[in-house]
Amino acid sequence: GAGSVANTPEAGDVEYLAPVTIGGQTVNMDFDSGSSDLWVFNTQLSLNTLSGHMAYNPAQSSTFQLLPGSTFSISYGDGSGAAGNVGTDTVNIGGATVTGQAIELATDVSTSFVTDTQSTGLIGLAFSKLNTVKPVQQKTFFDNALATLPEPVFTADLRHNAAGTYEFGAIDSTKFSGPLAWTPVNTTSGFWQFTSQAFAVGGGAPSTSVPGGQAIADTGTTLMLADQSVVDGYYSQVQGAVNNATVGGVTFPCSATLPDLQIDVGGTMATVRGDDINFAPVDQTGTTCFGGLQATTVQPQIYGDIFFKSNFVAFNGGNNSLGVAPH
Ligand SMILES: O=C(CNCCc1c[nH]c2ccccc12)Nc1scc(-c2ccccc2)c1C(=O)NCc1ccccc1
Repeated sequence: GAGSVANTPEAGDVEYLAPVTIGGQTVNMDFDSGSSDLWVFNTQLSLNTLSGHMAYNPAQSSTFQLLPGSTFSISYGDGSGAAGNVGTDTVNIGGATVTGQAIELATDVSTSFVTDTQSTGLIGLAFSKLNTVKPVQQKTFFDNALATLPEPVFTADLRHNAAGTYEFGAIDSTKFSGPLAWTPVNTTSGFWQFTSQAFAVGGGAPSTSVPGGQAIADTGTTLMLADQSVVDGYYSQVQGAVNNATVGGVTFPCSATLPDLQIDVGGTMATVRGDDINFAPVDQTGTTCFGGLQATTVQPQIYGDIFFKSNFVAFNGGNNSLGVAPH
């Protein structure tokens, strides 16, 4: 059946956590459409590492089974990562249930995850071809659930500093306005990847030549990481915007009025509200603010939580497409 859970932004909207029940144990996890491993803090980790975290205890689950000899190791673009061994258990997300889901039990986690005590791990929702389990690659929760969901979809409704929703198996049209604009997804990269070749600032004339012209929908990345041409074009319209090497990105006066950004999603222009591009102050005085739109040299571009705060997104695993609408 379908499943629906509330998600909650961590302070500063840096990540969005929602409850997942694994073998009868409910833990808060980071739903991540930009990776494909479900890994958890668990009782194999040292008490120091576990300090402050919830932990999954496989010994307490009557449905846990070890996958002997299976291991995982994942690293992310910010240098963080996790590694460990693997078992299976029953996973229930708001009513959507999968038995025999691969549960990756971290025995080693990087510092940024250790200090992030509200998160018990990540649940990967990109395509299973990116899963890192060896010797036998495992499927994501969504992949395993597809056949049993009323509709082969999951949706992300992320909000600034407010509760939102992750839903599996149904599209709740009360969560967005107007029709969903659907675009085909190129699954070759293993990401929810689509064409994004144009942008406009504050309703101005669109530019139509973004190098590479590809982007992914990534709930696991906090910011919107776009081509330099998009970043330059956008911040040229923001008084006082500078590339601030000290803090590692574009900053501007917190008093600045930020224009909306229109960005191409498979041929339809989606809007990212200017307010959502004012990410956070970089200093105690709240004078200088850090942009939610930053440059990346990696391809494809990464449309993270900043994009989702202005746009409801439906991920269709039946026909590999993305539906986007303002919310
Ligand atoms: O990995 C994911 C989604 N899971 C993130 C899990 C996670 C990683 N630290 C976390 C910390 C807290 C919670 C979740 C996570 N998305 C993708 S696709 C391509 C890249 C990439 C590849 C090369 C270079 C750059 C990006 C990333 C990436 O590294 N994003 C994270 C990030 C984070 C900071 C800055 C840039 C990119």
